[in-house]
Amino acid sequence: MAKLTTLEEFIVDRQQEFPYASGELSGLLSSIVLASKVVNREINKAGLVDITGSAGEENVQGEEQQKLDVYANEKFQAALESLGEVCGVASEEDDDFVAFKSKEALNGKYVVLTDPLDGSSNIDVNVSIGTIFSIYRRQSEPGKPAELRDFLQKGTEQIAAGYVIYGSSTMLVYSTGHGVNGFTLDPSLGTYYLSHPDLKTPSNGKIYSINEGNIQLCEKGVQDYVEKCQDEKKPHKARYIGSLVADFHRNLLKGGIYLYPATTKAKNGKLRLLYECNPLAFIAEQAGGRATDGHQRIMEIEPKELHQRTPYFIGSEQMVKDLEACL
Ligand SMILES: O=P(O)(O)OC[C@H]1O[C@](O)(COP(=O)(O)O)[C@@H](O)[C@@H]1O
Ligand SMILES: [Mg+2]
Ligand SMILES: [Mg+2]
Repeated sequence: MAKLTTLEEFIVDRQQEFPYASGELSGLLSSIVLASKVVNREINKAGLVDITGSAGEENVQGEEQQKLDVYANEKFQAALESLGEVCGVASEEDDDFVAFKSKEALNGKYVVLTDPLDGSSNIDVNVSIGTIFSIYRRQSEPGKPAELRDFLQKGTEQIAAGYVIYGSSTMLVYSTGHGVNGFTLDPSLGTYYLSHPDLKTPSNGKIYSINEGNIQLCEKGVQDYVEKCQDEKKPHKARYIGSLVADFHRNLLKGGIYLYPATTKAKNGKLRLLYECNPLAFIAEQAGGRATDGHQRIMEIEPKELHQRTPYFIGSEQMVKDLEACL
């Protein structure tokens, strides 16, 4: 059997692609890898340990925090803080960004935004969930605490982004702007191996993913597009897991479109621009796909707030273009 490439070997092999100081990217990714393994271990025994159910608090989104949301947030933050290259983090679970104060971290050149646990409504029912991350160079001066402007950068400024999917197997998929690669965790060795090299998404597909329970609240153009997907002459498959990472990952591999439009109840939709939409848009585009709010490229949106939401349409290029043509 051909020798499998570990994630660590792959990062070193591809270090020249990362325009900044050698070792910084591997350091950044290795801390995310470490935290993902710790979180994965808890998820795998979710029914046995006191990690399921509500944490009894609400986050800034007004959503009830799950224990695993809080646990994952702590683990990723601790791993990134201990690194010294990251001067601050922002996450779905924290009202405000966190500027690290240690001497090394003050000189850290990167900020990281995370959705520590994506698909929270699926935690207790053993359905795939994930973690999403987005990495930027800081804009503020090294040596001083991170500032809000370090986080409010357009998606086009991302230097790396990716996600971890905790499913039947655990995978980490990321890009530094030079293609997309997927790694599968061998739980017995605790090592990620390259399993999906140079991922490309089909330019067209047959899968559409939308919470149809909201369809009456969506604009006519979205209803028209969904009707097209239900055309008996060219039937598509409706697939909706309710975990963005899992729906995105399936559609990335098979070809498809994920839609979370604005509704009469949620004028800007549900998903968060900075730590859900931008990082997956980065991956989608690197794999040949497309991501828009229906009218503009997601990564061109100028962020104004840390937790701002946006309507979201992402997936195979032709399908997203067909959707846009309906709007
Ligand atoms: O239940 P709905 O309205 O269909 O929303 C499901 C969507 O909300 C999310 O759960 C939001 O993410 P979080 O779980 O990280 O809050 C997405 O993963 C998912 O695609
Ligand atoms: Mg999420
Ligand atoms: Mg979340």
